[in-house]
Amino acid sequence: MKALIIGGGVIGGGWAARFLLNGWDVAVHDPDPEAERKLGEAIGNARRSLPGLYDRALPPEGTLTFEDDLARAAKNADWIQESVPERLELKHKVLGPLSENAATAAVIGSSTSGFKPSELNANGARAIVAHPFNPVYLLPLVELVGDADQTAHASNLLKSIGMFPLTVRKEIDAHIADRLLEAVWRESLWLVKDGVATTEEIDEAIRMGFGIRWAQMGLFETYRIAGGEAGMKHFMAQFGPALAWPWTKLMDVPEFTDELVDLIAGQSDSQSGHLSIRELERLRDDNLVGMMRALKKTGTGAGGILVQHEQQLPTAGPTALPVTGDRVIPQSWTDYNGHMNETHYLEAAAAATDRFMEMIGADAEYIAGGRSYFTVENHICYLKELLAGERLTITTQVLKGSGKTLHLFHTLYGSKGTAAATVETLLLHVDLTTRKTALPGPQVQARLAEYADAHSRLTPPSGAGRRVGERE
Ligand SMILES: NC(=O)C1=CN([C@@H]2O[C@H](COP(=O)(O)OP(=O)(O)OC[C@H]3O[C@@H](n4cnc5c(N)ncnc54)[C@H](O)[C@@H]3O)[C@@H](O)[C@H]2O)C=CC1
Ligand SMILES: C[N+](C)(C)CC(=O)CC(=O)[O-]
Repeated sequence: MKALIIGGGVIGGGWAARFLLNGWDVAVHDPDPEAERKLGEAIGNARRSLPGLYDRALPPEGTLTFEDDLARAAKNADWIQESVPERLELKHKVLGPLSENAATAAVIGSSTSGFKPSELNANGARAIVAHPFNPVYLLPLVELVGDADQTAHASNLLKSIGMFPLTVRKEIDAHIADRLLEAVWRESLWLVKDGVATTEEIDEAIRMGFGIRWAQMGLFETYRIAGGEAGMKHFMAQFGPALAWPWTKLMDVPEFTDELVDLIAGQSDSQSGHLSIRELERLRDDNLVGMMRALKKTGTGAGGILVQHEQQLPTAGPTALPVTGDRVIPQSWTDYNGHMNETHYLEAAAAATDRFMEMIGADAEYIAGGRSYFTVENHICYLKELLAGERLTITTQVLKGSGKTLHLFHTLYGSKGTAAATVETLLLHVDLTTRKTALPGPQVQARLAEYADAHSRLTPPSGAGRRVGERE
């Protein structure tokens, strides 16, 4: 699949990275002589963060090209994303020729933060709004506004690159999310202008409290809980009267004077000026990956989107031993020594055990039926360093798979294909009601026996049954 990005700045760069790292070929058109450098840095940031969201490898990266001839590039693209500055006359200038040259089936999306499709298409273009969130390569939300057939087609493509399309029911200035953000932005400008709070104090007020809540339950679900056992009705009864109190200055916008700009920019410099924008981006990205990986455990919010996308990602082809892990090492797995911390070797191996259990039919449904395996022993041998961003592949050999016993030998390979660790794991099958060992169900026994039989004919892995001690 091919994407064409018009305008490779903050948002266009994020789109380019999102498509590329999901295996699309990407062409970029941007007259800025610095565009290639800036885009390279944005893609670099995406490479160090996006793959770390997943416990499976993303498809091989697509190719990146720069394109001067807009008409030619438009003809070949499956998705064209306009991300030029937020000026309507500029959007018109770009969207007209794109609409004339694009294939009928191609999506023409505009990243506009506030313009409606009727405004974008006033001169006969056929764009839809596809409004993303920064950083586009990590945050899943894309607000879609416009023609129903085109937004439905766009929605399917966005899901295939791990995004969450939210189709807005009717066009409105600034769609849904930017109306909310604009409200907070306006209030914040007032609070700084009136000397009530500094930019740093406002950021603390968000990130120490409701900002964390919003990432997992949003506004309404959070307030439902805040109503106590009586829920939303009680919440509204208690806080409804506040609507009539002077709690907001929403439509009363502070005058956008040089003085206000200097005040805010000055405070922002003293708050965050000790870090470059790229350093801030990397800090933000590492935090986002950590938070989204946490949400993945419960399948909540953006974590649910990761779970769904991960299920669509290709699994490795057949090898003599089953591949039970294939992923990229996230930044958050590294420690003060600059390499993957010892605990995460076990985390990766435990995920490989889970995958092998699925392969023999001891999957979520089987476990919900009251049976599972418990690990009773692990032995890890650390052979080579593993680094963040490196691809990690795991194969699993069955040493014993009969009766209540499941004895596995995982080998963890780094990017160069050399063994970086082995993890030998002994598990026993249990009845989850009695919490005592029990025989597996007949289907699990049969599938496990097939693996055990095939693997018994392979060379036993060196290091199996090894005691703790220095290697010879
Ligand atoms: N920055 C943000 O937080 C977000 C911005 N958006 C929207 O994305 C769009 C782009 O915004 P940013 O990326 O922030 O702006 P930006 O200023 O970072 O990037 C705009 C890019 O467009 C290029 N450009 C200018 N004229 C062009 C033309 N005729 N053809 C091709 N490229 C051209 C510029 O050289 C620049 O690289 C805007 O519509 C904005 O509202 C959407 C979501 C978030
Ligand atoms: C400030 N903004 C209106 C350009 C913000 C957006 O459109 C979305 C975002 O990423 O915050």
